[in-house]
Amino acid sequence: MIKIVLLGYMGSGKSTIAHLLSEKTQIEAFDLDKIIEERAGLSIKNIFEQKGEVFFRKLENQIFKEFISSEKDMILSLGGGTPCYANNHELLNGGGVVSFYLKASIETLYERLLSVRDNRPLIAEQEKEEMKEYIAKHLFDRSYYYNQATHIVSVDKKTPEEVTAEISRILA
Ligand SMILES: Nc1ncnc2c1ncn2[C@@H]1O[C@H](COP(=O)(O)OP(=O)(O)O)[C@@H](O)[C@H]1O
Ligand SMILES: O=C(O)C1=C[C@@H](OP(=O)(O)O)[C@@H](O)[C@H](O)C1
Ligand SMILES: [Mg+2]
Repeated sequence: MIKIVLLGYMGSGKSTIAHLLSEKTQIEAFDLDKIIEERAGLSIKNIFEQKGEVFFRKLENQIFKEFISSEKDMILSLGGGTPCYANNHELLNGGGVVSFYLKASIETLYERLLSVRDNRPLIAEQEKEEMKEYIAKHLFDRSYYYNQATHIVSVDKKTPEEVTAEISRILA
């Protein structure tokens, strides 16, 4: 049984790479945020707005534990905050779990997130001028958890296909 877990900051490419890696390996991919949206019957944005972040983190922890402990092979892309709450980070290595931290620089994250932050409530309302500083501090706070991944893959200046190929090589 193998669980390939992708983690990293918002915009690092977890959801994109999970899909490409699934095509390449024929292992089914699941996106934790999508499962949360299906279970709640609400978008991530509406969960945060209507139920609050604590509700989201509890559901995220519950579904993460359910998927990581199932007997099924899978690629699982996490949300950016998943490893940083409850005891989720303790489940990133061993027992068939191999995790990859998709490590992106503040500059890369800032450029990407400017165009795709609408369904990302933690940054959707940030003033553009303050966003880089927010990402820098937030990433600093979270790095302790991200660095506990089994492997660290730098994604700066690489296409999604290049990142996918690098992960495939490590898995082989
Ligand atoms: N290696 C890459 N190079 C350029 N753009 C990328 C790369 N990986 C992802 N993206 C883009 O960055 C944005 C965020 O990707 P996404 O997979 O949703 O990240 P995450 O799930 O980590 O938040 C999307 O617009 C996606 O197309
Ligand atoms: O970093 C975070 O705390 C979050 C990241 C999001 O996922 P992506 O990293 O896929 O954007 C999503 O889970 C939610 O908006 C909270
Ligand atoms: Mg995602």
